[in-house]
Amino acid sequence: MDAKAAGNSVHFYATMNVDKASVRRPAVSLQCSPVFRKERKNLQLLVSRNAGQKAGSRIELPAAGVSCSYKKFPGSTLDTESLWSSFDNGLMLKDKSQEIASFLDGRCIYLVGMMGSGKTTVGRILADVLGYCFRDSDKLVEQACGKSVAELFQLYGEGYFREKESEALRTLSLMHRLVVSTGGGAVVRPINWKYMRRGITVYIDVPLEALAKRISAVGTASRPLLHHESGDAYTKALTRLSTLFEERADDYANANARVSLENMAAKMGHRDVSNLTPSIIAIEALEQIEYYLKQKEGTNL
Ligand SMILES: Nc1ncnc2c1ncn2[C@@H]1O[C@H](COP(=O)(O)OP(=O)(O)O)[C@@H](O)[C@H]1O
Ligand SMILES: O=C(O)C1=C[C@@H](OP(=O)(O)O)[C@@H](O)[C@H](O)C1
Repeated sequence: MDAKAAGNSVHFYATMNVDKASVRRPAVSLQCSPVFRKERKNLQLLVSRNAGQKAGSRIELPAAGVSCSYKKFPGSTLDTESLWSSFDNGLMLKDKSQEIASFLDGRCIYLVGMMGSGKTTVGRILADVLGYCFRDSDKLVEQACGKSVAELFQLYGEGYFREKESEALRTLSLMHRLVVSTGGGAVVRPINWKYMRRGITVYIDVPLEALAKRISAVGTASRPLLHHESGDAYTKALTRLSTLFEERADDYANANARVSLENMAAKMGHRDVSNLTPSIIAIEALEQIEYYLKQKEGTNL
């Protein structure tokens, strides 16, 4: 059996021996959610099945031994179960976003959390499934000033950047239907909360060790606050992140909803958070937003 992604679907084809001739015919097609559609370019399916399939016999896909190489996650070979999980995740994202969309009523979602916590990565997925636009407050500052965040810190200092960050958040707070990835330090200024409170704030809570691992893998050039310590990249990042987190922990706790990767990993029986994909985290974010809307606002979802 082989498979081909096309349009909104993945089509599976069965090759059978009929009267000694090899016949390839469509077996089954699966509709894909928008999230999966977007990612399907990266999916290569290699489907192996025992030879000798009789013409007309029913094909049971889960038993077909589907193996996938998913280029977005280098080196990972997903088994059949994971293939279905990625379908499931796409469907769950779509379902959950549809459930809460009308109750959000166009309100913006502000993602807060430490540097590298996945605000941008998860934010893009959320915007996609909710039919919202995605905005990154750092990018807005960079566009307004014509300089990178690192240059702004270097040329004018952190205070100047924080002013510009507040201006960007004020501008964003006047808009609707946005998922906003905020800079990790946006939470320290009370005025920013005034702006973000016009929408729903979600804290992505990632263990510092995982953050240091991610950040040391991509480098600290674009994150000036992590650029000064001595030592190897991981230890430098972890030391600085720990200090910053101590200063900010209470501010992050102000968010309306919290997505704790540690709690998620524990619930799913994972030893650490490294198996939690951005899609799974986005689903949890939608769950937590729903919980907030139900509990805190008394919405009857
Ligand atoms: N769930 C995840 N698992 C592993 N790596 C992730 C995950 N989410 C994000 N990353 C990676 O971590 C880095 C920082 O993510 P990013 O979304 O830019 O964070 P932020 O916007 O909060 O600074 C990126 O290299 C990204 O690919
Ligand atoms: O934590 C912080 O103070 C900062 C986080 C950065 O954004 P990300 O959280 O997107 O990396 C950026 O705003 C700036 O480097 C300062």
